[in-house]
Amino acid sequence: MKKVEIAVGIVRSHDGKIFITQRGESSHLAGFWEFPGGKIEPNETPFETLQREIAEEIDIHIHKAKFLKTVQHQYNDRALTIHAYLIEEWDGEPFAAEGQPSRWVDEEELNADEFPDANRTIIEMLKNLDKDFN
Ligand SMILES: Nc1nc2c([nH]c(=O)n2[C@H]2C[C@H](O)[C@@H](COP(=O)(O)OP(=O)(O)OP(=O)(O)O)O2)c(=O)[nH]1
Ligand SMILES: [Mg+2]
Repeated sequence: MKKVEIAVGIVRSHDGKIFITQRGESSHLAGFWEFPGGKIEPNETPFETLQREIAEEIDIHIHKAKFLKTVQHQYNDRALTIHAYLIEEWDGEPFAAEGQPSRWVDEEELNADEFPDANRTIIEMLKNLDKDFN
């Protein structure tokens, strides 16, 4: 079984909107929405991957990121590990630098059905984070 390990960033604005991108037509899990990010390369820490992928995919520079959670998910053809970070301070304006569809979505309106199965517990955790403060 192929093992894939990735780091992803949940870019959240001060008014509670999250920047998401859509997976390309010919990729694994095509058409699903995702948190920008990608595969950890040899000799990279997950945080280094996060910085690199977020710069490549949405063209922002991370100031501060909070580690949220690591989740494991078994797909048909691969065992996936996701390291998820919350990014609330950055330089630049996020945009889909690789031409993929993207949008800002209200956190309360994040719909787990639009995301790959592996994202379900990350989305739950995000929604619960805010309950602690409200
Ligand atoms: N970036 C990202 N990937 C996710 C999320 N949820 C999820 O299951 N994935 C999966 C889809 C892919 O199998 C893998 C991401 O790796 P990737 O985007 O670099 O991989 P890929 O297979 O599209 O690219 P490649 O091997 O063809 O180069 O993780 C998510 O929220 N963000
Ligand atoms: Mg990617």
